[in-house]
Amino acid sequence: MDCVIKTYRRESVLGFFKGMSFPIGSVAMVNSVLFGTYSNSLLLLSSTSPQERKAQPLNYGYVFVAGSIAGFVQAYCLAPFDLIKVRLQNQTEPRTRPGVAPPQYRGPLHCARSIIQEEGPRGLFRGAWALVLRDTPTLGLYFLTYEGLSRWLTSDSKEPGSATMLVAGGFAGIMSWTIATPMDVVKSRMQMDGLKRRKYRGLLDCVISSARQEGPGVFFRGLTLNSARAFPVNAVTFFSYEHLLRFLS
Ligand SMILES: C[N+](C)(C)CCCC[C@H](N)C(=O)O
Repeated sequence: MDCVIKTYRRESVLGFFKGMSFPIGSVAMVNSVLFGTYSNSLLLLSSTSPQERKAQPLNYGYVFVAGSIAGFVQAYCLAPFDLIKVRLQNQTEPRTRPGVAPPQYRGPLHCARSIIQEEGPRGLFRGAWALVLRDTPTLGLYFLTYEGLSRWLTSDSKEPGSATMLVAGGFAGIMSWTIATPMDVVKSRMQMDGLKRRKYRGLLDCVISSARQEGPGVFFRGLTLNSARAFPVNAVTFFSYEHLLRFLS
């Protein structure tokens, strides 16, 4: 609540939409890579189409492996967009106030250009390893939770209904964010590192010094808010995916 109140007071309601333009532009591409890689990996592993899979018992090992492969691939697509989003969201200086230094980045494109000038093109992938470690297992769990729950909520050899897609998708989002939050905290800190002076010598140093200075609870910061948003976001994501897949195939 303190964060919400201070953000509103210092940056008005616009403060809550900071850094949004890049994720909006990238989320369609990132989800396309995520769900496309998942579906095709599962097709390769189980050599059954989505329709055939509904009628057969599901190999949950294949689901987890296919989801993890998708998580690994999408993390690299996501990395530059996520870095720019985190850098813009952490600019808490008010936009224009006399006597106060303006924010470092004027917007997403200026942010991208500054990072490339200061750190080279590889700078856009700062924190990518943390993103890969965060997303690879947790997206395996994401699809496993969805497939398991939707199977459990649907009577045999029937297609999951819309309510099942929404409920199973929502809980898949919460489950994956609960496991991902500790690495998400580390990922964001690594992405903010290098902005002024380098604070961490690497990913492990970031984990150890964060725990030492702020206690183990630091790795679950933002989990409540993340879960509150994860249910509706992922309920709609799986609902749309399933219906589009049926409509298109
Ligand atoms: C793997 N991790 C938990 C990070 C994300 C899983 C859900 C991703 C979804 N697009 C969302 O924004 O919630």
